[in-house]
Amino acid sequence: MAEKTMEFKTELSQLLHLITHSLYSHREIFLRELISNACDAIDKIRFAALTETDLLDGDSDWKIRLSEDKEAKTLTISDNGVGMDEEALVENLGTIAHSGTKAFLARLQEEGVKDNPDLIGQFGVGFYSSFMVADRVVVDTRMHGKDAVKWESEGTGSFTLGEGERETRGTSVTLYLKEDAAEYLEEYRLRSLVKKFSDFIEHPVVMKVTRTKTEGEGDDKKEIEVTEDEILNTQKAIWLRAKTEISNEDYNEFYKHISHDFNDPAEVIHYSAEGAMEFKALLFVPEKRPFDMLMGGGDQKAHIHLYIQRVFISSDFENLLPPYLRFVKGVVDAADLPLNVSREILQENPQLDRIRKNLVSRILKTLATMKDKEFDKYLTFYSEFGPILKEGLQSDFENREKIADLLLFETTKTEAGKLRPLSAVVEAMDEKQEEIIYLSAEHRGLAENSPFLEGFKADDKEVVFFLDPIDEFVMPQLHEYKGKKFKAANKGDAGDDKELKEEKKKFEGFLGFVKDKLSGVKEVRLSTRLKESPACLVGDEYSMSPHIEAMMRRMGQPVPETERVLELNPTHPAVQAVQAMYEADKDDAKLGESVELLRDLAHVAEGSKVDNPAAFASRIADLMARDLKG
Ligand SMILES: Nc1ncnc2c1ncn2[C@@H]1O[C@H](COP(=O)(O)OP(=O)(O)OP(=O)(O)O)[C@@H](O)[C@H]1O
Repeated sequence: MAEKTMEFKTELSQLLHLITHSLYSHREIFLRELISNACDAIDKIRFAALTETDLLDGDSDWKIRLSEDKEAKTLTISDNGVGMDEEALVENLGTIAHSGTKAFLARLQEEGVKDNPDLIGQFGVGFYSSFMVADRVVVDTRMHGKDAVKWESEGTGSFTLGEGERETRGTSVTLYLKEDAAEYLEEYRLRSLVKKFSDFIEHPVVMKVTRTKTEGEGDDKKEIEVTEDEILNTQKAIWLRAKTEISNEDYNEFYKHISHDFNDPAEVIHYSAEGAMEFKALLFVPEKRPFDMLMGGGDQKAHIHLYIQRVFISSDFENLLPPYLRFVKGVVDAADLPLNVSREILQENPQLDRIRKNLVSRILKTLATMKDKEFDKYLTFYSEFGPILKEGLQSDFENREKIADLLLFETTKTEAGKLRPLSAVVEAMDEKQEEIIYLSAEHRGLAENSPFLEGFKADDKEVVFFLDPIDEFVMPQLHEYKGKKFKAANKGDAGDDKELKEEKKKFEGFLGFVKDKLSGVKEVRLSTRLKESPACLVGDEYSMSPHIEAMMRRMGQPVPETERVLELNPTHPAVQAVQAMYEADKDDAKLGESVELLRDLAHVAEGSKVDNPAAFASRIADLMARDLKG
């Protein structure tokens, strides 16, 4: 094939620029990334060959080889994995940028973070980490039944493609090391890095090693140099080992290998299930959200590595965990699943269902223990993954109550920013109270000062704040928790209005007048929930809160117009004054304006926009002028 030069996708180009110019710390991770890729490539071909043996071309002596050339200053990592053809090369190493690349770059720039391994760890630059140590990288690769192809780049704006030299299936990545990266040519350095990062990798990582050996006996004894392949890793699947044999360090490195995270995990769950179904699981709860999840996007599916009797099947086996636990990473090694079937058929195997149930229950139990025993640690977990966990209320009916046990909220009884378990709110409730009262608001300040709380404050009832937009969507799915139903403070009627008998008579005509005057108001009634504010707008039991409606509109979602009930506080002097105005002269020119002002006040107090802000401002200004003059 003729050699051709192609441009990297813009974001990739920027990413590479950053990697080559700014990232110096932790650069040894390039080896982990390249060995990981080699291992994945071997797993891919091995799995495909389970159903199509021809793909192997007789080569199934799996190996990842490190070879260094001290003169040329190159380090090559090669494998006999699946390899790539031209199309795959272009797609994988040139045009497809990680979904969060743009956002990642923006954040790096914004924070002025040059040397921030945390951020990079969350993002995972994979193959491109080679450019931290090399100023030129050559990938020579060959796929079954295809010609070898070569990819070459200096990590600037472009890469070239040409004919490859590999004669057998697999990939060789050659790094032309930077002047200051010569340490990666040294045997001891490579050996210790493999030990540290890739010891548990199932396939052997080999390197040619020259040793002096003594041969012969007595006078014939002589020293000779022998160069042999040596395996650098123990290849012991960590999840099969006894817990007592595994150090935290081992767990942490294994976690980093499968997750590409830089941080240690927050929690390790390692166990064997025996009996009706046999499997071993090694799961990790990360400490931080990975970058794509951080931006609210990312893959919505859980990816657990599935092995069957130590044979790797897939790194993204979707059915092993429900999407709301997608932050959990790990490995499941099952004993009783059939090996020689396609992935699609395997996905439907009923055993998987049982494994999933078992994993979910184990994870939820681990989180519950963390919440009860290490609340501060749980708070960190919750701030990272709470919103994702909540999605389970909508999808996992069987475990709804257990998920609800894990939820934390701000309430009228917590300081701003402090969270309290929902379970504690219910436990502290008066037994006679049948409902958990909540108020959905855009932020704490609005919630705290909402007129809807006035009645509950007077009765000393705790109100739970729903400050995460998802709360309003998922919490109603619960229907009830610990036998208590949920009730919105700003929706439905506020209960008993018998005390208002007198007022009702007095205000009857006025309420009808207000209703006629205002468009978009469903009903006007006297309020039992207001104590200090003059007015509020109340939605139906199942309606959306106004700030959620506003948010959906901002996102371009269609939101039907909803009419709400205007509630007036008959004890408030402003309401009384407008009512008196009405009684005195129904045709008073100021009456209509004052009625509108009452409605606008209700809007402002709940944090919504008034329909006509200029008119509102001018009415307030008039009132001020009058009041202050007098
Ligand atoms: N040795 C290899 N053999 C075959 N394909 C490879 C090899 N190395 C990389 N690739 C291909 O290139 C893709 C991109 O690799 P890269 O390391 O950038 O990301 P990744 O491994 O998919 O993701 P991450 O490293 O963030 O988990 C891989 O998904 C794989 O398809």
